[in-house]
Amino acid sequence: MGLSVEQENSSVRPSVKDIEMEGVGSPSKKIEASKENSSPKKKLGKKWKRAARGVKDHQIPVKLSSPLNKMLALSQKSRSNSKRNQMSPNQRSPISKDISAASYFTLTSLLASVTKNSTLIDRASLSFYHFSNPDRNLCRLERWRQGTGCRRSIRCRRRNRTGSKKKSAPTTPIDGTLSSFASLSEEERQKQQLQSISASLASLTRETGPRVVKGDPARKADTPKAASHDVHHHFTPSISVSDSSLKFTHVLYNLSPAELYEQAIQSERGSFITSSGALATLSGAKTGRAPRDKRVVKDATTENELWWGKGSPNIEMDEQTFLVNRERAVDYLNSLDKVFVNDQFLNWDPQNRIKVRIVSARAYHSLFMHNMCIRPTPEELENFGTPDFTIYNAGQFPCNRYTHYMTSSTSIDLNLARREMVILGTQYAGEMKKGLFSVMHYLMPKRQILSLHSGSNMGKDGDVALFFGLSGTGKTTLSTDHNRYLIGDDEHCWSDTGVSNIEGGCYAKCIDLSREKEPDIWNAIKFGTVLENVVFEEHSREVDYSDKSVTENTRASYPIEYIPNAKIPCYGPHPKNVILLSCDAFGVLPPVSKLNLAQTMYHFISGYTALVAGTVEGVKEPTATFSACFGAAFIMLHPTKYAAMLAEKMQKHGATGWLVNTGWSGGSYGSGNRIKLPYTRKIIDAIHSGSLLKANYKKTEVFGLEIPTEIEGVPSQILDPVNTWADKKGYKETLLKLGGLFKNNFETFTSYKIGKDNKLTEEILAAGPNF
Ligand SMILES: Nc1ncnc2c1ncn2[C@@H]1O[C@H](COP(=O)(O)OP(=O)(O)O)[C@@H](O)[C@H]1O
Ligand SMILES: C=C(OP(=O)(O)O)C(=O)O
Repeated sequence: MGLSVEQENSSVRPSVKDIEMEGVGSPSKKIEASKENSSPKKKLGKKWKRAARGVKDHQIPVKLSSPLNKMLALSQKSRSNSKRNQMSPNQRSPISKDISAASYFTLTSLLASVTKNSTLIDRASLSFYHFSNPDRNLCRLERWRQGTGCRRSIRCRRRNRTGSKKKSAPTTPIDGTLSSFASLSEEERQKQQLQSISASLASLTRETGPRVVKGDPARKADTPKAASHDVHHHFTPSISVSDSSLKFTHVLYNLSPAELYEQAIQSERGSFITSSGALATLSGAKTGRAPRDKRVVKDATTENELWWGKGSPNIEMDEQTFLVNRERAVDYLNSLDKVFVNDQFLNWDPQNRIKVRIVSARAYHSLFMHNMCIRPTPEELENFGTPDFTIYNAGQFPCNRYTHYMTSSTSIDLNLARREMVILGTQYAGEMKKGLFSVMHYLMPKRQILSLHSGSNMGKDGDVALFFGLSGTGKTTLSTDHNRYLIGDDEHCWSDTGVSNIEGGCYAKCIDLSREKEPDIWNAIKFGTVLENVVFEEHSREVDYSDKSVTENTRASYPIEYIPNAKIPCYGPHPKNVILLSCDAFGVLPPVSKLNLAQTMYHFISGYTALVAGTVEGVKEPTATFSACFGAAFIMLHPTKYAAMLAEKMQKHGATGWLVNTGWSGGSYGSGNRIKLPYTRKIIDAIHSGSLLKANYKKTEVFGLEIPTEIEGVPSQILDPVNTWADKKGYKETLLKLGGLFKNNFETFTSYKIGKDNKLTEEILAAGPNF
């Protein structure tokens, strides 16, 4: 029937020979296609496909104890002691001397190599922005040499970050305790902020950070001016001739969406403003996550704490290899003439907020994270201090596939001890969002908080619902409900005080998006929204949401307040309903079933769904998948640990479990049809209103699921899937096949104990298919 079945993120390691040549910048079919389409002079009415050319307790209780941080702490202490004694405040250099000794490539030498051998650069798969356009960079270099700079006549006021007048997006309330930053002078605060960024970008081998300076290099003319083009003066450089003296790392710190738009449009090919004001951009060769390229450092602690082995998403790497990749990413970022730094928060629960720093090379990535993480107020930013976790996104630059543990040119590396993540060889922005989610799946359970791969919304009476589900099952679509308050669409925490969103934005799928079917998402696609990999009409810039020619996984990332009835701050009370969304490509699961606690656990641990095409690289059609906790790709501990917490919380707060099939009906994928969204919405409405709890139920064969006989607005015959299949024999065979797959999959979990005694385990085992 054309359905394949696999365990998501099986620990089977891809062998080198399985891996296609997928270096960033290596010519792909898409790229070739885009070249053809990049000409504006195309057939009238034809769309302009722009495809890439060349392709969140308190803060973390434990302080970083890496040698680097110890070293930095010591150097900061001795620096402040000695300097305070020797220098007046205005004598102090904004950049400390001992962090200025880094030696990096200079822009000059890189540009020289570009001009000498552009094919070499192509093969090395360097950033298309910086290196595939040498003329532009040479122009800039020439202006730099001539001292004419690149000042633009912008009639806009410079942003005053300390000014109280500046309006900011809503954010988590400050809990009242300000860090020591609050007592610092503006100058010292700025200095420490730069030192913190420099420390983040420190090279491990040289143990120093680069010279960082805030602002866009293109707007500065800080080099000596030549008197005129035709008068030749001799100029002796006064700066010491070392790489670090020739090279500043220009930091574009927490830019606004408007500034990021300008950066993207000026510097990133494939960036355009669409008719609704969104920023359309391209993620390059990778248009979905690459779970097989994700690595987690296995050390003495994580070896015992994390889930390793069959079914686990955690593919190991050692500390040394992580450092190799980190160095590669940091060196790449420091070689650029500007990097973007976002300091933001995760988790709307003020007691459990995590400070994250994202260092990236693209305005697209910076705007994406601006939207997806919680945006600090100017005051919170002033007092941000040291991040709890840092992402180095050097996605334009590949990893070295000859490095141990690397099986492709893409690597997403997580080091929990260092609290760092490195991204090489993929520009798909979802990696950052979901990478941080993995971190929360590690940190939160340590505080007895359950991290959830779920959407969440709240009714007018304060009833909260959770929507668990893998990618494409409907978390975003169904949690975004005009009649309810949106808490969040994808990542949440369930603590002793209730549910909080981890993120500050939503990441909606756009394929076949329509104003009629999904008005709130449609209207959220406006100025500030990042639209990934969409196709639009050349002149009008109207997006064609039905066009899959770049990818099925077209996406919109927007701040949560773009949804009119968003619940801000994004937290709510304990959930009343826990809805497990499964997109059943076999077409045999009922559109809705009421679950008892053991059944809820059984289906939660199983995490059955069909992975729909797009989000994960290589999935071209719905593929039946078992993904524990409806998010095996992101969990870090054994699934039964999360399941035990869910059972305990559901019991304590009296939540009801539901299984909703948003997949196929009337046959499997290929013969049946996807259940109509309006019907699913009616089912969800009945769950929220409580009317479904009072309905009449009957039990299905094999899975033993309780299914309602009637729901207002839904044709009764579709409620029992057997009615929708013309081929009854085929239905029974498919039902048994799926039942068998569930049994097989659950075998790995049979020896695990859930709950204080083993009782729940036995009940859970009995809650599966019976035949
Ligand atoms: N019956 C249905 N229920 C939910 N979503 C559906 C249904 N039929 C089609 N869809 C489509 O499936 C996709 C679900 O994607 P999304 O809500 O982003 O999933 P998730 O947030 O879980 O990744 C949307 O494009 C939605 O329009
Ligand atoms: C971004 C992702 O999440 P979702 O598809 O659930 O939005 C993803 O899984 O890569």
